[in-house]
Formats: sequence, structure tokens, C-alpha cells
Amino acid sequence: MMLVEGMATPRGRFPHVKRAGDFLYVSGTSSRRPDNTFAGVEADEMGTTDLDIRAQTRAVIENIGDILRAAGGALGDLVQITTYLVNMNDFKGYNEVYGEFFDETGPTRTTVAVHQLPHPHLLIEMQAVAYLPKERS
Ligand SMILES: O=C(O)C/C=C/C(=O)C(=O)O
Repeated sequence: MMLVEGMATPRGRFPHVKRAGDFLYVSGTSSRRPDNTFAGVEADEMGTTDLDIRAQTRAVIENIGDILRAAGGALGDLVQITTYLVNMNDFKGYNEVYGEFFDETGPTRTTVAVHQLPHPHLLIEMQAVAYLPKERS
């Protein structure tokens, strides 16, 4: 069980990442920063928000990479990803950025649309599993 210093604090009583045998399970991760602002979210003085799926996707993957590094791993150790989008119209932008990080040799992936995520500004959240035998971490 591991809370990672320097990452956004989980919004409930759970760790960022948990080891089970040779596998690391990364909790649902968003574009939330340690100061609880979000990458890929801009609001003007009227409160109108501009939500950017590409920026949010990049931040989510980078956050997962940071969590894995704290556990001795890296994005290259991922074997499975589940992605939650609130709108499948964002699939194209998400998929493009995803492809900058992973290819067919990378983790298996499932992408689903959900009704809501735990903050109204969130367009995407990802949960991931890495294979990282203890002796390699
Ligand atoms: O931490 C976030 O910003 C979003 C993810 C939250 C969860 O998946 C959760 O609280 O279970």
C-alpha cells in the first residue's frame, strides 16, 4: 500500500498504488494536480470552462507514470489500462494522445463511457495494472 508524496492526495481512504505479488495496481487517476487544480481545465472570469481532453489525457498518463516511478516502475511496465470517459465524443483526442505513449506492444486497454467522474471538470480517468516483480523495482 503506498501513498505517493508530491501527487494529488486521494479523495478517499485508498492508496495511489498497491502491490499484490508481482503486480502493481494503480488507483483511478485523473489530471488533478497536488494543489487540486486540474490540467486541461481553463475557466474565464465568467466561470465558463474550457475542458481539453488531450491535455487531460496527457496529464493522467504522466500522473500514472509518476506514481509507478515512486514504486520503482515505469509506464513500460503497464500490462492493463481501463479508461473512463464521460463522453465518447472525446475518444479521438484521447486516442491520439494515448498513441504517443503506447502501441500494440503496450498494455491491453478497455475504454468505456461513464455517467460522471468525481469532479465536474473531469473528462477522463484511468486505472492501471503494472507487472513489476519485486526484484526489478
Ligand atoms: O482523484 C481524482 O481526482 C479522481 C479519481 C477519483 C477516484 O477514482 C476515486 O475517488 O475513487
